[in-house]
Amino acid sequence: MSVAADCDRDTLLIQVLPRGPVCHLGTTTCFGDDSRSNFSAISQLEQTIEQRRKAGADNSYTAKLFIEGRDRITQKVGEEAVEVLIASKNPDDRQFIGECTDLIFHLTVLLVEHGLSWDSIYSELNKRSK
Ligand SMILES: N=c1c2ncn([C@@H]3O[C@H](COP(=O)(O)OP(=O)(O)OP(=O)(O)O)[C@@H](O)[C@H]3O)c2ncn1[C@@H]1O[C@H](COP(=O)(O)O)[C@@H](O)[C@H]1O
Repeated sequence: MSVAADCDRDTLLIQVLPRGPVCHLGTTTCFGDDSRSNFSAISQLEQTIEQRRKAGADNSYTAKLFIEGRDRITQKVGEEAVEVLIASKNPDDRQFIGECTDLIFHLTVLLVEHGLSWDSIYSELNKRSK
């Protein structure tokens, strides 16, 4: 997502959003901590959603959404957005977080349906960053 040179220009710092494991041992870091970063959780979800789209598995909610088509996915994003709005009116953080997560899941399905990914969103956010 960014490349920067150090003061004497002999080292590059390259910051990226990994798609899956980055260590040759299959872990998400080379430093012993196998917990996923927040970004890689979304990246992992995106990959699973893409796999479900291709597989068209019968028992997958995601695959069913793709079969039902873009209008249905768009409708679900709208419904989930309204559920976020309603949950935001209540003091229950767990409910609110659950509805936000549902919205992000369906939004990710819609991005994939458009042939896009969160990379486009990250780029746009970076462009807007002040
Ligand atoms: N993160 C999610 C996720 N978040 C929410 N949902 C589903 O989104 C739906 C939310 O819709 P509603 O609240 O409107 O409830 P509903 O009545 O079941 O929905 P409708 O009948 O109205 O469509 C529920 O069925 C949830 O299970 C999700 N379904 C799947 N995932 C992930 O997607 C990946 C693929 O999952 P499968 O498609 O199940 O294989 C896996 O990594 C899952 O963890």
